[in-house]
Amino acid sequence: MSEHEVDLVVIGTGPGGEALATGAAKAGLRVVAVDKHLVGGECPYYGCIPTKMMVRGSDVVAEVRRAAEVAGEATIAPAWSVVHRRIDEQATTHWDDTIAVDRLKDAGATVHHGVGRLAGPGRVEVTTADGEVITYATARGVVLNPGTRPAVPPVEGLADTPYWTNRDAVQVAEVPGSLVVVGGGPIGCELAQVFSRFGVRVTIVQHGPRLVPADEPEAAELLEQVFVQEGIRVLTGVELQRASYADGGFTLALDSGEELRADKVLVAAGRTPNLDDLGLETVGLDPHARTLDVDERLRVQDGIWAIGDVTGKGAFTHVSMYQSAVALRDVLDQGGAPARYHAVPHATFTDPEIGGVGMSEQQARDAGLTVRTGSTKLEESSRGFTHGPGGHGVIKVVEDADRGVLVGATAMGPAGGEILGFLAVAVHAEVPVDTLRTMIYAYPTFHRAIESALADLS
Ligand SMILES: Cc1cc2nc3c(=O)[nH]c(=O)nc-3n(C[C@H](O)[C@H](O)[C@H](O)COP(=O)(O)OP(=O)(O)OC[C@H]3O[C@@H](n4cnc5c(N)ncnc54)[C@H](O)[C@@H]3O)c2cc1C
Ligand SMILES: NC(=O)c1ccc[n+]([C@@H]2O[C@H](COP(=O)([O-])OP(=O)(O)OC[C@H]3O[C@@H](n4cnc5c(N)ncnc54)[C@H](O)[C@@H]3O)[C@@H](O)[C@H]2O)c1
Repeated sequence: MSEHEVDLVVIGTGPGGEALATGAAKAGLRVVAVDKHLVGGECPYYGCIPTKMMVRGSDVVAEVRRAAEVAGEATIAPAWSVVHRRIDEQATTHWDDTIAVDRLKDAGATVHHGVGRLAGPGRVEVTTADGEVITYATARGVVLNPGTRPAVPPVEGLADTPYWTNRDAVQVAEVPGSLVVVGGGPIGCELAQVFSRFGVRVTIVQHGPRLVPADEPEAAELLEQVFVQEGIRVLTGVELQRASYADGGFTLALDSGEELRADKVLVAAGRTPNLDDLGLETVGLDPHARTLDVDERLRVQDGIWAIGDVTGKGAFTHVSMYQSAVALRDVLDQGGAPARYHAVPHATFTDPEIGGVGMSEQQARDAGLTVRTGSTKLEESSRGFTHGPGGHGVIKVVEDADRGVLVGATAMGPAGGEILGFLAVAVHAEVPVDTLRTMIYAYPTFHRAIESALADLS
């Protein structure tokens, strides 16, 4: 047991924690960064990056299959080994964080692989991978960036089966014959489509009434149509009641009475915050909370900042990074703009992609705004029409009619996440709808459909 004085300890190095520790160390603070697994967190090793390599592969497969309708015969023999190799070698360097650790050390930080826990105000106890316990007393404080882990629904028998989570799904070397995906959120939908396009018989079991419930219903409806056309079985409004595993296969009993059988089951039913083993009780905070309340500078209390998924402001890498920059300025007493969340964007990388920013129509109504909405189908635009197969999509805008500004928008279609950029600026900068209407929209682009959605506002 040893004790040291430093300026700052960062517990958990997700994308935001890694960036903050790097910035603080470069600014001259004595920084300790602790991660119980890999420096960089979920995004580079098990989340955004490997899954987007999977999506890239599955999009190529789909485009080749569309070739006959627009350019001539082409064939592809989808090979998962190619995707697996890219993830293994290029994305994750065999799930090894040496490069990230060295980068952080080069910036001047001390890096531990181990578990960090608060041990009273300003104090952190680190239990390193080899069992050593080191206590740090901090002059500035502690940044918490512990992220989340997959939630496992309380379904009888499920915990005793060898189900996959996203961590297993990104590491598979061979695809199974059949897969049941439990959960129709972003993880479930992205991965269901990927595996389906690589020849897996996929069934999605979603207990809510529709897929991607955080997105607009129009987007969910179109996504379900596309999935069904591609051969994915989508079961909504059903509850999984029992799960078992025997002789290399899963059996899943649904409340509808149906029994599903599959080679593999992927649980993508939400996330559990890593707040339960962080020593929160030693500083008067609730270790059973789902989120940590933060102010506009990401402070939880004097000398404690929290960033990333555990703040409940949007479980996205870009939110973690944004908060990291705001919190770092606060740690360094540099002031600057406080955090605002009125224009949080997201892109779900299904095909078609779903880009969303700000409020959904329902959220705007629940907030008591005078709401007007406008929408248009992408395939009815010139670009959607000329694009042909794969050109389906929808643009929807949500206006606060009293202020004449957009408070939310959806761009679904090919490159929906890119078209979203335009709408994110409009919502972020509160550009008057009248100004958006006087712009010239290049013909024939996908983003030109935004003009039609604005014309439809009523
Ligand atoms: C399959 C999947 C796909 C995704 N795709 C996207 C995407 O396309 N775009 C996007 O923006 N977001 C995506 N996300 C979400 C994104 O990964 C997270 O929002 C992002 O990683 C930010 O999380 P975070 O900063 O809160 O921490 P995390 O990345 O979760 O990292 C937290 C770190 O803290 C460590 N830790 C936890 N507790 C302790 C402790 N007590 N001591 C020491 N270390 C600890 C963990 O080991 C981990 O390394 C995806 C997520 C998943 C699962
Ligand atoms: N492209 C992206 O930005 C991206 C991609 C993947 C994940 N993420 C982030 O990661 C977070 C977690 O993703 P997620 O998809 O696991 O979580 P989620 O909470 O967004 O979705 C989980 C889904 O599972 C369903 N569900 C819950 N319990 C169930 C049960 N017992 N049976 C059937 N369905 C059940 C829920 O209704 C929900 O639709 C997302 O909210 C998102 O912020 C982002």
